[in-house]
Amino acid sequence: MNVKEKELSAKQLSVFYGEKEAIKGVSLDFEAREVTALIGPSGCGKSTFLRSLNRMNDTIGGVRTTGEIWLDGININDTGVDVVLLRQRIGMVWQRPNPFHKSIYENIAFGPRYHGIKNKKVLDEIVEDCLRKAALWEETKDRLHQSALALSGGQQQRLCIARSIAVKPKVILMDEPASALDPVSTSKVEELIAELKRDYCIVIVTHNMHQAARVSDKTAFFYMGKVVEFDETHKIFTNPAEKQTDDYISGRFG
Ligand SMILES: Nc1ncnc2c1ncn2[C@@H]1O[C@H](COP(=O)(O)OP(=O)(O)OP(=O)(O)O)[C@@H](O)[C@H]1O
Repeated sequence: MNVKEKELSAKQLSVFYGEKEAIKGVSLDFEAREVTALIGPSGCGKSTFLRSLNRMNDTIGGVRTTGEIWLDGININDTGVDVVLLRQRIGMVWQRPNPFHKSIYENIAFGPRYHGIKNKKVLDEIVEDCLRKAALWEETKDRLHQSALALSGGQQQRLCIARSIAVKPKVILMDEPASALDPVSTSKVEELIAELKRDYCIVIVTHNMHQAARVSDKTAFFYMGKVVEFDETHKIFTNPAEKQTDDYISGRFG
């Protein structure tokens, strides 16, 4: 049996940009080996919430966060938490592919090397393993030392996903990872998400409700900085409990 366990927990999380409260006391649990989609109209706080899960909001001036986020028995919002190690445990894939201006090989090897792996044979194995998991090995095995920037946008995004798993995270956060891609690349990224959820807890922001319905197990509907409804994805899309959710998924606003 696939035993589910809570991987990451946000408790009463609020995020302020100056005086503006963009996230208002949100509590959500994310389980291992599941994909959770965050949906909602533009400006409702999905990306702000996602970025708070590995403290990427720390990099934005004037942001204040209250509440707790628990991973492995640690509240990651505590002072003294090493954010570099935290982002090894909770990786991030952005909307636009952002490979390093380095070779395909170096894009993957950089993180493990930074975290102490120096042995070339081990690094070679990690590079191959991650590229295989990202379904990119066949396309890149003969050009590993060429620039990652020569790859197509879809390949670059799969490389960024491969890069995120190279440091063995527990959680992968994805902010609209396919919205800049063509339909074929989008479906490859969606297939990849389905593969990766065997090993990781994945949280994905998407504007595309068909995508949320296809890739996620659970869905949280955000509206004006709060979670209106959080449930199994098929329930949210077929029989939501809240009228606001129903109005949004049926296109009556947003
Ligand atoms: N850097 C920032 N400084 C000030 N306000 C911000 C900043 N980033 C976001 N906001 C505000 O916080 C609120 C939530 O924005 P956020 O980008 O998280 O929403 P979203 O649901 O992800 O939107 P979208 O779907 O359009 O990407 C919005 O009112 C936005 O204007």
